[in-house]
Amino acid sequence: MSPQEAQPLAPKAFPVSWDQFHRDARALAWRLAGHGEWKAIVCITRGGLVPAAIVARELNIRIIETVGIASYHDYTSQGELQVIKEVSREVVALEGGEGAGVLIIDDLVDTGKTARIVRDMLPKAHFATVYAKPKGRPLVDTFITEVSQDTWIYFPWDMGFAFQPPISRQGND
Ligand SMILES: O=P(O)(O)OC[C@H]1O[C@H](OP(=O)(O)OP(=O)(O)O)[C@H](O)[C@@H]1O
Ligand SMILES: Nc1nc2[nH]cnc2c(=O)[nH]1
Ligand SMILES: [Mg+2]
Repeated sequence: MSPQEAQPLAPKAFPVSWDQFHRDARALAWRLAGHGEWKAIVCITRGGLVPAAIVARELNIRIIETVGIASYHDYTSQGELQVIKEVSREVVALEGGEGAGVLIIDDLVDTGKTARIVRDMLPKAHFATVYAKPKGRPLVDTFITEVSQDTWIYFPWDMGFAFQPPISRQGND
């Protein structure tokens, strides 16, 4: 189901272009560069894959691990969180364990439920997202842009070009 067909979870829309996303993810890398050397990235799939690639390139991080968590269905509701793939033992054991020296990356934090699960897996890791909403913000160590809780962020990989009717025709049908 597309977000247009579905009843969206939040009334306000925050569409993000590829250019904007690249700029924001690079800004995140600049901010993280001041924190010393990271041994590895753990990205939360799938949304964390794109920002993780950009941050890894900027900070020259070569060990990239994934943790798979899913909870949102058809862009309309958050169901039970499912851990689809755990973090590998090798990455958990780096630098003495518990995620020390590890950078966790996701595209956004909303309610914070996804972040809570991954933080519990790697309590000493640094948690970074590109976007944050107020409820999830306390769980994030570093982020770039905050949007209100009643905003839905539309990522470039979820969108395509579409015809826009002229303003004069909108609401007149
Ligand atoms: O703070 P929360 O309320 O837990 O929501 C944030 C999570 O929701 C989205 O993932 P989603 O579960 O939609 O899966 P996806 O990354 O595969 O799109 C997003 O990428 C975050 O991981
Ligand atoms: N694309 C997208 N996924 C989400 N998952 C939780 N909140 C959001 C959001 O605002 N946008
Ligand atoms: Mg996700």
